[in-house]
Amino acid sequence: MKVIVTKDYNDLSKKACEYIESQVNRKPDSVLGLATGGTPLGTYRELIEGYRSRSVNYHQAYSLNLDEYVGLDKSHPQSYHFFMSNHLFDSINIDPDHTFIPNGKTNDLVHECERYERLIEEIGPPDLQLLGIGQNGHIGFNEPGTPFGRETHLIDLAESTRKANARFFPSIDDVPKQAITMGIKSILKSKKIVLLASGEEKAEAIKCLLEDEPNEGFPASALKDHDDVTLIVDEQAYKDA
Ligand SMILES: N[C@@H]1[C@@H](O)[C@H](O)[C@@H](COP(=O)(O)O)O[C@@H]1O
Repeated sequence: MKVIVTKDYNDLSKKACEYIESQVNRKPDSVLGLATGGTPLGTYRELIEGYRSRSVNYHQAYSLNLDEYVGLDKSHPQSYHFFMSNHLFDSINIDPDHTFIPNGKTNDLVHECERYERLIEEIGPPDLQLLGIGQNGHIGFNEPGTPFGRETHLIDLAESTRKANARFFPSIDDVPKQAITMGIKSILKSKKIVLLASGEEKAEAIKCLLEDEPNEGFPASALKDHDDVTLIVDEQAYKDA
């Protein structure tokens, strides 16, 4: 795993943006695997800035998002559909028909997981997959204990994840209990992976990521089985490593 340590969150966001822009400039029809959560927000702001000031062109690009909450309508402000439109898609020239996110509001969740995995096969795999990391080591919404062989699936969210994500909702009772997520196996199909981690609260997870052998108790450790992973981490999140 290649490790890039940046002095702060702004530098981390700029570095991640450089990776994505160089991917799209090199291959205009790149498939980008995208993530949500607080960490990639700065990266998305930089991408929007790059679209405006450096004329990066997303017209031919595709995106496949990692996950979506179950039960939230696309127009719900905390749905990942809303997040992606609001923080990136509406501000760059990606074709809305080229952007894909699991549908968490369907009556047949099992079928939706199968449909999404087929989509990854047809459109993907991502040329570059962006990831964040949960404090418990989750990637996408693959919680500790998820078998590494899973493809896109329905997951019960860990209470610790619901608590961490409650900051985006009026109260913890409003945080959905389930999500659809690309599985570890789906994520590992990506050609390149860039994982972002910022802030002291991620320091323990980064230490585990760098030190632990692959084990299902710590989902991000599966990335050790991939041969093109770059960790971009700020000094605060790297402090225990
Ligand atoms: N499903 C997302 C993950 O993809 C993300 O990596 C994680 C960390 O989020 P944050 O960046 O806000 O710490 O949270 C969510 O649960």
